[in-house]
Amino acid sequence: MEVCVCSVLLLCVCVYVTLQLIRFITADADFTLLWAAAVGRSPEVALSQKVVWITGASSGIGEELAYQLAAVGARLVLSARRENELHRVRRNCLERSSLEEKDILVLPLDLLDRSTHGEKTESVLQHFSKIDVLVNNGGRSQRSLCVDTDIDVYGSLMELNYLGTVSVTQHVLRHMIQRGDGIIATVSSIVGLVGVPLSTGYAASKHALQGFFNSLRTELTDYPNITISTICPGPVVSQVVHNAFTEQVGKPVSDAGDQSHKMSTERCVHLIVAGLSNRVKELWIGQQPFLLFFYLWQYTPTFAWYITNLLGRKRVQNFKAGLDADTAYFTKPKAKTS
Ligand SMILES: NC(=O)c1ccc[n+]([C@@H]2O[C@H](COP(=O)([O-])OP(=O)(O)OC[C@H]3O[C@@H](n4cnc5c(N)ncnc54)[C@H](O)[C@@H]3O)[C@@H](O)[C@H]2O)c1
Repeated sequence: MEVCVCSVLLLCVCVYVTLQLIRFITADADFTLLWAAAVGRSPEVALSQKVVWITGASSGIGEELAYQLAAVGARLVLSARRENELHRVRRNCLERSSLEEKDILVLPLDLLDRSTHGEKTESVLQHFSKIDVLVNNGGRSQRSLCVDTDIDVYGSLMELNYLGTVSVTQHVLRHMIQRGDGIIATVSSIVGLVGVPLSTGYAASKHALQGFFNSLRTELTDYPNITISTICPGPVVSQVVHNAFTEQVGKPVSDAGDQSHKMSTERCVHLIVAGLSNRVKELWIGQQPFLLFFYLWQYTPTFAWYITNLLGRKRVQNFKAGLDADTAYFTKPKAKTS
């Protein structure tokens, strides 16, 4: 009888471990975020009628964020540099939601032009009287080897990804402190937490954001209703590689490569919206093996270095050979077209 009970217990443990393993292997976000998405507050309840300001709303993650937030009834401020693209996104939002024209403000903004960020914040407050959520999403990546990269590229990455974001955050934070409420969510990256080759300046700018917002979060403990959230996606389909910095400021990426192996923009944004709705403080988002990477870097850094060096070497070799560095881990490398 005792042997029988032990066998059943052992079987239960094995089934449980196997299920958890399958769950982990198929997961595309950290468990807190998956939990929030599965059983947390629904976006319709948490975000309907909230005023959400999105920077970098003209393409990729920011554009999709506008669509999914409009669909749940959030009122929007759409910012990026290209006004015509923002109007296109606005039209699509109106078509896909029950929002009215007055519910979506198009607000052209250059993250590099810090002297305008105060008056832009005032424009939002004049239109909506409040800002519930700021999503710092605008930014650019990098594809170049450190030794070949002009120092100005490093400066530009910090000016845009780090200082531009800090500047908008400061203006909005003053308003949120007055209200005692709000969410400041920033799209960092997996490279805000780990290192990868060909992106030394980009990773540095995202690490800077992580340090800034982790410190700001602890500075705001007297304001428990202000949430600082950092969003760390792995590779996601967007224009990010196409728009990346190269060795020189102004030199475009010659071939953005194949995006098809990356996480869909819709899925990534679905998880971001779940995180915003439940005020999750740090979001890890990525298909495997990238999700595994987050855990390895967090819990077993020595092993993580070993794996990163193996993959990194391959990535650098492919880049130097003129092959598509990004898809090389997963598919047969494609030769650059030009
Ligand atoms: N796509 C990915 O694989 C991925 C992974 C991790 C993090 N991210 C981050 O996600 C964010 C969004 O990027 P994406 O992937 O949607 O790329 P994207 O290139 O499609 O979008 C970037 C957005 O930022 C805007 N932008 C660029 N420079 C700007 C400036 N000077 N002023 C105002 N806006 C500016 C662009 O106009 C665009 O709207 C970025 O911060 C990026 O670093 C992307």
